[in-house]
Amino acid sequence: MDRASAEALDCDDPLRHLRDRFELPDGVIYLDGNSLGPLPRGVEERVGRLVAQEWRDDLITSWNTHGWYDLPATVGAKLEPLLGAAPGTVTVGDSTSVALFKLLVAAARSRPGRGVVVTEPGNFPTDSYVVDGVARLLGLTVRWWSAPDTPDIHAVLDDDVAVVSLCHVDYRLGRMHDGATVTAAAHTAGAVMLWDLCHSAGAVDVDLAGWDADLAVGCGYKYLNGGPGAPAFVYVAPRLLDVVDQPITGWFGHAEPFALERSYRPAADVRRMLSGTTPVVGAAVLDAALDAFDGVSMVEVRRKSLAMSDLFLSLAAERLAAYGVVPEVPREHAARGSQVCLRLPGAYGFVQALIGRRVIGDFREPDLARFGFAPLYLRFTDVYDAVEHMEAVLARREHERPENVVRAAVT
Ligand SMILES: Cc1ncc(COP(=O)(O)O)c(C=O)c1O
Ligand SMILES: Nc1c(O)cccc1C(=O)C[C@H](N)C(=O)O
Repeated sequence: MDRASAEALDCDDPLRHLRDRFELPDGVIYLDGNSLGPLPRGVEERVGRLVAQEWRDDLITSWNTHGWYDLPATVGAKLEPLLGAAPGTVTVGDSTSVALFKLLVAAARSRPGRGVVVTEPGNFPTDSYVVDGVARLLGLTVRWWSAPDTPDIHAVLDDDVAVVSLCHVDYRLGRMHDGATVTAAAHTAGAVMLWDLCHSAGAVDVDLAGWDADLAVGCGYKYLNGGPGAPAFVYVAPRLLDVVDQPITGWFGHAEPFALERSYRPAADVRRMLSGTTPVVGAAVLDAALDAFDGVSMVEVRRKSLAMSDLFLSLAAERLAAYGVVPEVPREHAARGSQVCLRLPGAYGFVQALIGRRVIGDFREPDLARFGFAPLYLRFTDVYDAVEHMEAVLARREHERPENVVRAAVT
């Protein structure tokens, strides 16, 4: 594979025009959009308008006149097609961790008499921490299921399982669950299925309605490009919208917040998942950012994502394997998300040396260099050039230089 072949793939890429929807710094190859997406065009103008007109000039009237009150629904409606979700099933607010807490409690409450939550040890840690916290709060037991060790989830399901809570794509290994099969297994056992879509939303053609999923959460700031600390999204299946019973019963989830009633009455729709005041700045940024997905087919996005990780894997085999680099991701498309980790000694220094060359990925403990492939703005030539830099770093042992092995607080 030479660079001309990567150029040919770019020429044939039906999504190549989407790169212009982003403000990418010159000379940077950004392979970390699976952690923090880059700045979409239009966001800066939207923030300027929000601050200078809506907040400064129009003050509190903006809740009505500039749609602040409706932002969770406005943003939810933009997310629904990306998630294969029916209209009126998605809202935004809170962080993913808090949203996860609310959904886990709601799920457990809907299965009284059942005492087990099934989850995975390979979760992003916050998912495991929140499951542990909810289990402690409600007196549940956590049953750990490791898909690599026990591929068939039926082995850990029985009629004591209230909730199955899983990350659709593993944040390190890039392994992806089959959403429909796992959801069906949970349902056969009578359990609620809760998906964390942080590493899927915006990169994988998620199909929540087709899977028959019950509940889902996900980050706004990864492949959705909603900016640092963007609000999380929450999905509730249509059949659960008027029964889901979440624990943080704040006024924004009330049927009529401005009736200011003494007692809580949940909204009849997905708004009941809200708790406190919408984080308007973050939600407005996410709203503007999602315009980058306007008219974009998630099937095309998924096709390009897999083509990019295929290209990366074949270049890594050709040019990096000799240095002891082992890619960590399933080779089968159906089990692969939109990222690839490389396992190698000195992975931290490797990532730092690459950042020094303006190729940005991230390091994940204990020995993984992680690279995300975001189809909206990455080119096949970026993948090719990134591997060329990787080979140069290894050949020159840049990853072992003292300046590259000093750990920063955020990796
Ligand atoms: C799978 C997963 N869940 C949750 C989070 C983060 O949650 P929060 O938005 O609460 O920081 C991340 C990454 O930060 C993640 O990878
Ligand atoms: N949420 C993050 C943050 O606030 C700072 C730095 C990184 C992150 C991340 O998103 C980590 C990410 N969930 C991961 O998959 O590793």
